[in-house]
Amino acid sequence: MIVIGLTGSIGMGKTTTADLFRQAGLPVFDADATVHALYDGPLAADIEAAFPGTTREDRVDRAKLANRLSADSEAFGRLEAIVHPAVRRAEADFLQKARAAGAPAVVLDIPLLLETGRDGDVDKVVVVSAPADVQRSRVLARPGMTAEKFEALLARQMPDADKRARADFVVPSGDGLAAAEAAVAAFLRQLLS
Ligand SMILES: CC(C)(COP(=O)(O)OP(=O)(O)OC[C@H]1O[C@@H](n2cnc3c(N)ncnc32)[C@H](O)[C@@H]1O)[C@@H](O)C(=O)NCCC(=O)NCCS
Ligand SMILES: Nc1ncnc2c1ncn2[C@@H]1O[C@H](COP(=O)(O)OP(=O)(O)OP(=O)(O)O)[C@@H](O)[C@H]1O
Repeated sequence: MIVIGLTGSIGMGKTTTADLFRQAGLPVFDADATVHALYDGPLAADIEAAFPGTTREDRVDRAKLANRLSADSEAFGRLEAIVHPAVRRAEADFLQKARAAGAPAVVLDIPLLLETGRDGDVDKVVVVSAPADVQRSRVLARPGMTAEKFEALLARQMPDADKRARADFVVPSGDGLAAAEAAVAAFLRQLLS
């Protein structure tokens, strides 16, 4: 089974590109969605213990947690130590099921794939990229997002140019959906032929 690692910095278009792989029939593991599901129950108590006041009714309030992180960047490390092992367990479960189902290829959509050295665990690295001004305006258009939160997240990410340099394939997301779709189709043709 070929394991494709899909990554890209915040707002670059990972989720949209992951959908294109899904439409092409590949199973996709979504690390961000896994974090959201863990915050809606399984990890809430651990997060409340580490960051008091950031949960409500047994769910993590992501806006509160993000505010806390942008005020104290050291907190990121403590949070990641709680979250990442749980995400890795969900990923291992996904891979086991996909193997058992005989999938020829799968996609792991992992924002921090390169930052955490996980590129060694995948067969191909696909990076989604758009110009920095497009990225910034996309992210700042999100409800509740501020320049401060955006900068705090960006500061923990490898620069886009370094990501592109490490990619086996780059999907552009600043030229519209049709261009991204064509890029994914070309990549899959090459990979699965
Ligand atoms: C900071 C939090 C509260 C913001 O929540 P929010 O709902 O606004 O965003 P979401 O979780 O959908 O993430 C959006 C994007 O932020 C960036 N991002 C998230 N966490 C991190 C991190 N630890 N380091 C760098 N960038 C990050 C990624 O580009 C990601 O795609 C949340 O992202 C979080 O708890 N992050 C820690 C867990 C983590 O490391 N997740 C990354 C994937 S495993
Ligand atoms: N190929 C594309 N053409 C046009 N717009 C795009 C394309 N890809 C993504 N977008 C737009 O860019 C925005 C961010 O995309 P998306 O949510 O997929 O990014 P992301 O990398 O998953 O973000 P995050 O890192 O915050 O999770 C969305 O509004 C989406 O519609």
